[in-house]
Amino acid sequence: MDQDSERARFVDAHWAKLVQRVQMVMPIADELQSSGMLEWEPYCKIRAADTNQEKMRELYEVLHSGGDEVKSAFYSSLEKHEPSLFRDLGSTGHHTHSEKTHSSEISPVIHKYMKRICSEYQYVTEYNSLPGEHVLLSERFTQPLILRKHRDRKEREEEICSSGERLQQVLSSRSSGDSVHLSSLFDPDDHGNSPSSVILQGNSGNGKSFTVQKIMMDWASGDFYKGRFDIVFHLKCKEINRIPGEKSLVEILSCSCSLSSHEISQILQQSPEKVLVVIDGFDELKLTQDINDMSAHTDLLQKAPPVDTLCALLRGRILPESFLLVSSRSTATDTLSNLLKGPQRFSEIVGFSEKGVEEYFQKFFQNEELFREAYTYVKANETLITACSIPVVCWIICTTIQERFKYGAGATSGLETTTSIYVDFVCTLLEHHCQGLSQSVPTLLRSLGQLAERGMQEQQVLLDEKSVNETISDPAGNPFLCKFLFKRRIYQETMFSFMHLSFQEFFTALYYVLLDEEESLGKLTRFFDDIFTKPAVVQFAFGLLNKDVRFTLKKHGLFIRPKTQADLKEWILKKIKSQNQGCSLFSETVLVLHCLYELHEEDFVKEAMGSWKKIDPRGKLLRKRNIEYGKLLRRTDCCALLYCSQCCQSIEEISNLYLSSEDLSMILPELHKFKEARLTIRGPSDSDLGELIYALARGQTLSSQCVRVSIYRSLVLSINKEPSSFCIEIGRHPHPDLLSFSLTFPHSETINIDWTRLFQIIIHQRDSDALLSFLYSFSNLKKMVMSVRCLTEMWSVWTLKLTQNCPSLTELTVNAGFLLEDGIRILQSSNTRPSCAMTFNGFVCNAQSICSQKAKILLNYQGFSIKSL
Ligand SMILES: Nc1ncnc2c1ncn2[C@@H]1O[C@H](COP(=O)(O)OP(=O)(O)OP(=O)(O)O)[C@@H](O)[C@H]1O
Repeated sequence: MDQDSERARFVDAHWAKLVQRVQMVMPIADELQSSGMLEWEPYCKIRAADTNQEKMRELYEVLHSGGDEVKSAFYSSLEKHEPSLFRDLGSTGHHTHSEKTHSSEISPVIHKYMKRICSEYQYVTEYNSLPGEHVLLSERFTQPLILRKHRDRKEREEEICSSGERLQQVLSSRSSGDSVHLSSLFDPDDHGNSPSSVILQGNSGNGKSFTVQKIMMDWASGDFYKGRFDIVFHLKCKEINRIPGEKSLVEILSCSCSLSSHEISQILQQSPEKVLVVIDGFDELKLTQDINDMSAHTDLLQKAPPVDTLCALLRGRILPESFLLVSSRSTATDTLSNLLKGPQRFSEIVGFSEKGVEEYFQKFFQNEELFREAYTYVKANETLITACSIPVVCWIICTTIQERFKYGAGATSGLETTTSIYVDFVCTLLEHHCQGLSQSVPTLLRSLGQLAERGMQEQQVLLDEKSVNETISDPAGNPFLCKFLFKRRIYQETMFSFMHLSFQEFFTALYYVLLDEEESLGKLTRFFDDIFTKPAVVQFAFGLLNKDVRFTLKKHGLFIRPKTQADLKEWILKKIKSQNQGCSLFSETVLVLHCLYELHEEDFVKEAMGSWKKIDPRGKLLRKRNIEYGKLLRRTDCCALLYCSQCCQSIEEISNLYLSSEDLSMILPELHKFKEARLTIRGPSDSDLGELIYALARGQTLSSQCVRVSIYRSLVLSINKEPSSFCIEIGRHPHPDLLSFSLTFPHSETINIDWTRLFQIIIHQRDSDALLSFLYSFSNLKKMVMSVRCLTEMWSVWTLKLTQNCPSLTELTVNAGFLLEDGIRILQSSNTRPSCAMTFNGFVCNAQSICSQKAKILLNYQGFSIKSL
């Protein structure tokens, strides 16, 4: 029997006892989840169960369906978390890696080392952790997307410029959907050859250190590299820089772990081919001299400056048989590669895939509802979801949203602006990912801005080495830049870029708002009015004016002059003015909304919205050319519109707004603020329409309101307030004969009406009798105007019944195309209640079906009269 089956039999045989006695169910479940053995849904069920026994029962379902492999993983976790229970039950006899190493001479030492690593590396201290606070690595770590491929110039450009869904497609095309798993970094290639050293490249904040911590943890837990590496050491370059004097490799290793020099030297000498040294942050290593001039000693115990000793290890002079995993930012990869022993393998942490982002959010919130709310909000914002591929951005976003939840607010209330997240990202890298900057923060950021602007003007995202060297004093030490080597004919070419186009846009905006007096206004407005301007730059510029954002920038010595703020605000008011004149594009209207949203300054937004006479995303220009017709607002645009509406008491008019049903529900609470609204809703349900009317009815603030809603272009709903008048125009499709009708009644009546039912009848049932019975239920219907194709006998009877059964009805007008003989005959022999009058307009048709005479029929309590017109 193999090991997995034997362990599975053990779990089955002892299940009853395990259910009773296992206390550490959650740590075990966490571990199974992070190793991919336990899906998120059953994991949540286990977490939600009240007692350990119930949790174990939930877990049983998973073990049962997962088979021997999952049971075997459970066995390993059990061994780790419940050692005494495990001993009581007696193990399978198959020994784990840590047990196996017990038997050799050095094993107790390594065993102790592994335990120490497990207890130390299982936790992470976050940037905002208070003293003594930490979270479990397993509650955060998410497998990033790791590619082994160098991409060419075109491919890189594509990655930098794409966002949202497109970026995901581009990345999966690079990896054919497969990411390299951490456990297979050293796996043999197609020719059966394994590398001696692996380069793990990644941008700042992409998770190199985090990944190294995970590798250490998994090795020490016996999950990775079982039997392949007896020992794994972890060296951090920034710590090596700080080690004083001269040190041998053994001494350097002992500085960074719990083993003594003696123990290390014994281990290294015994089986050097089973040693892996993980070296984190090569870019941070302070190389004081040319790598070729360093003394390349070969002795484990020979002392030299620590950096020289490390370089000797990297070159394979010391411990040539050992394996190396070295992480570095792209800015230092070429130097590393020149130094590193072969055969080398290149791998790159690209960041999180969309699935990775989702998984990260799930782990972070540990609550399905909060996770859904946060993830849905971020996913709707293309810029944010794209930035989330950088793991540290995920952390920033989740942390800020979680704080909102803590204070009882939803993810969308008082939202974070996109700019504020970008500013937090820049500050995080400056505070935690920069070692000894060679220049001041303002100088660094200004020079980045200048470089970014230059790229924007030349429409370049790949920036040549010369321009970079002209603007940036130490590109290699700059955490915001990436460096690429491309093949060009028989040469190599070096190019730089920002992490993503959106960062280039952000730095351009930062550069503009920081410009001094003379340059500022002209450059800003010239750039903003340029038709090729990227809207993102303009939005970021407004986001940078936000009070809290300015406060953060000020802490880093960056000041935005009041004049710049005033100029930008004036610019947006001018934009609104031109929108009022009806010459706007869809994209311009949306840009204004986003600028106001990013600014997030309630008083100004109120002022701006107050001056906006007509928000019309389909402007005059386009009506002619019919471009962008029917363009839907994206969810993120709706968020901006929602925020802008929240800031005001009332707004004049919104027109040509194309919404999905979900977007409608989002802006419904604010819709009553629009005095006039013309919306087209795609695919609303009957209850959506019901909700729409209730929401409008709730708005008591306005004296008059008109909302026109087109649904599938066949149902138009207009609503006026006090006395409330609801006009429903029905297109050809939903009803064969009834074209429209409008109902007038006191506003207070609106909430008593079952609107959902009314829409069901009109849209789906299309039954005139059902409509009639429904109208009877209106206790306060005052007026009704309806349009029919022909006044038939049926419609005459129908209208008479309505006047008889609705005692409050005083006026009924029927506009018919044609007044047929049969219909008129019924009216001639009828009359109405004393306080009710009926009017029928249309062309009278005679027995020969000639309909040439236009007439008006009046019917009241005195009887019938007809007047030719
Ligand atoms: N795989 C991951 N899973 C979950 N969170 C991650 C992951 N990778 C990174 N993070 C988050 O991003 C932060 C930054 O990651 P890390 O410090 O590892 O970046 P780095 O690549 O080493 O950056 P630098 O090059 O600047 O040193 C982490 O503190 C963590 O919050």
